[in-house]
Amino acid sequence: MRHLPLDRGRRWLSIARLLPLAGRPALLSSVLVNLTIGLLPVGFIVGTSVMLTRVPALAAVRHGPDAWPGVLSAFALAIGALVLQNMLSPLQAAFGELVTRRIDGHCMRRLMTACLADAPMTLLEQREVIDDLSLARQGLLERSQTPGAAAAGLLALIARYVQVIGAVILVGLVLGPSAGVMIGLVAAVVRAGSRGALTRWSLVIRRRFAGTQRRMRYVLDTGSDPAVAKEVRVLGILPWLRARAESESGSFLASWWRERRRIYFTPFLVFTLVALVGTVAVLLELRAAAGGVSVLGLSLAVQSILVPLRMGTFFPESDLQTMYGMQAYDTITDLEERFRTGARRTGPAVARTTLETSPVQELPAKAIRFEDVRFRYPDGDRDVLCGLDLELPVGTSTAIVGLNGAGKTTLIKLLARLYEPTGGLITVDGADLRDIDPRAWQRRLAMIFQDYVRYELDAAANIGMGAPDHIGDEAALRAASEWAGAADVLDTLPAHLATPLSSRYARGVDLSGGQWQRIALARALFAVGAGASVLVLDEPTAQLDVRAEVAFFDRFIELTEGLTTIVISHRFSTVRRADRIVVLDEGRVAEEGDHDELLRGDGGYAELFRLQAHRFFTDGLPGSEAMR
Ligand SMILES: Nc1ncnc2c1ncn2[C@@H]1O[C@H](COP(=O)(O)OP(=O)(O)OP(=O)(O)O)[C@@H](O)[C@H]1O
Repeated sequence: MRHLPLDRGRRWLSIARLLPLAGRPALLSSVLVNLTIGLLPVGFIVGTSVMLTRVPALAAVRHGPDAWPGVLSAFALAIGALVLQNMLSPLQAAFGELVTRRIDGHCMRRLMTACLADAPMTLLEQREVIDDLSLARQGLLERSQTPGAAAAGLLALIARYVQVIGAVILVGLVLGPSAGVMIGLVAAVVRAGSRGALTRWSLVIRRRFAGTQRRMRYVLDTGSDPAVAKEVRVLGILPWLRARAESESGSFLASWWRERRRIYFTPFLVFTLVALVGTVAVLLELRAAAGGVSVLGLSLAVQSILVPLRMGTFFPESDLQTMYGMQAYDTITDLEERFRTGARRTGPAVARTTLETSPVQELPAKAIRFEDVRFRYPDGDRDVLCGLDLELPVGTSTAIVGLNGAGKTTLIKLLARLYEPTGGLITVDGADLRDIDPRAWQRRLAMIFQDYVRYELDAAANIGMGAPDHIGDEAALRAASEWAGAADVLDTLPAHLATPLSSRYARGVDLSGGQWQRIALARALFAVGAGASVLVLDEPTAQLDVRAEVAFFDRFIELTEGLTTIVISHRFSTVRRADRIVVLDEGRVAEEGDHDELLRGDGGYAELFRLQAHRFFTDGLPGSEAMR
């Protein structure tokens, strides 16, 4: 964490640079309101001081009534300043909110682009990056800690500083420049003290308490999450959770108090002393000058001398916002930088050269080939793929089987260019895959991963995400759900395609695992309908019941005609219908052929097939026919 003075200046500047994003009208209105709010207390001081000088005239018997207008106008100035200040406060908040929302919208879009488009997958899986992403998300979601809130807090400081400048000018005019400078210094010292303590505190919170806070929040979330209520009740772990929550918050609070005393107490004493000394010095100057200063001057000076002392208090409209909002913005810019550097290092975000063969939208026309491909995850201690050779001819279906950890999912991640091979080559129609624009290539793929995303959106969006450009095509959405066997799922939904797939929303519905899987299949098939020609399904039927699985594969040949299909599955009933089955073992192709050839070969495939078939037959499960 950076906290050198120069760096602090840079951070303030980076927040100030966000201000134009709020739009000129909102920005100018906010500046104007804050300027006025800063000037009004000065008006109040002037009004009350003038009133004080005119009040004695009221007591004069002969001219008393004549003095009323003068007193009343000064009174009106003072009261008017006070009332206007109160009336402008809601406007200050409203413009602040507008500035906050617009800037946060911009930052949110930047974070999404950085994370979902630019970041190499290798970085997105690093613990440190995951932590920072969660901090950045939290920073954008927690109302007073966002970069936008920091920008609005920065504008709110105008009011505070204008007020102090007004007081410095008044004191300077009455008691001379040195007195003005002195109270200006008092204001600066007191502010530096309170703000400095806040900065140190925020660093401690972030560095020292991050782990404790995360643990505490986790225990509290777990204790109040309906999703875990089932298991918590059945296992009877509520007393344990309660005790854990108490001990976590107890130890957090103990160290919290210790640190707070250390950071706030001693500096508070020092800065209060400095402020007192400075104020007393100006008061002494005032006393010395008292004989030669008018009542008006004395009143202006006495009131103004007190203004800097207010700088020692916490500014609720600005301090936390600027402090934590700046940190949130820093986290976002750090992540952007890290993703940019990572993308430069781990592989091209764009094609290395312009492909001179067929346009990407016609690929692949012949074959995809893995040639001696090696791959190791950045934090891995061994190669996951160790010289893999594999050809996927266009228009054929290939099933990939293998034990857990054999490298099946890794292989399709490389095909999708989520990672780049650490050795060897992947080619499409003979061209190096790295020479093809990744985004354009990814649009050629219709893919569902084992851990596909269950979007808390309506069914139409969940299916339409396969090809977002066509998301409004209802006929295509329905066709994809028919193909995937998800039509009956949609029929049971209260608002069909428009039903939110989460009970956390009004009229929303939670789906079972198998129903979700059909929606995910529909998503992939929707992408096919929109033009993708390589269909990749990672464990597409793991959660389907046997009947649904058999029904899906009965349609599979028809569905996938003309497509290049890759299916990863542990279910032999699923893979046996593929044109070719590839057995992966420790990152290499161990066997390949069609189902009958592999059975005849009597290798690992045949052994695993018999093992699974035997279990089905002996358990007498429905659908065992499908195994024969
Ligand atoms: N992001 C990652 N970072 C580091 N190692 C990983 C990562 N993802 C997978 N691995 C490792 O790579 C190896 C292959 O994983 P992969 O997911 O490709 O296997 P798989 O054959 O698909 O397994 P399964 O059948 O269990 O899905 C495993 O040892 C796994 O621990």
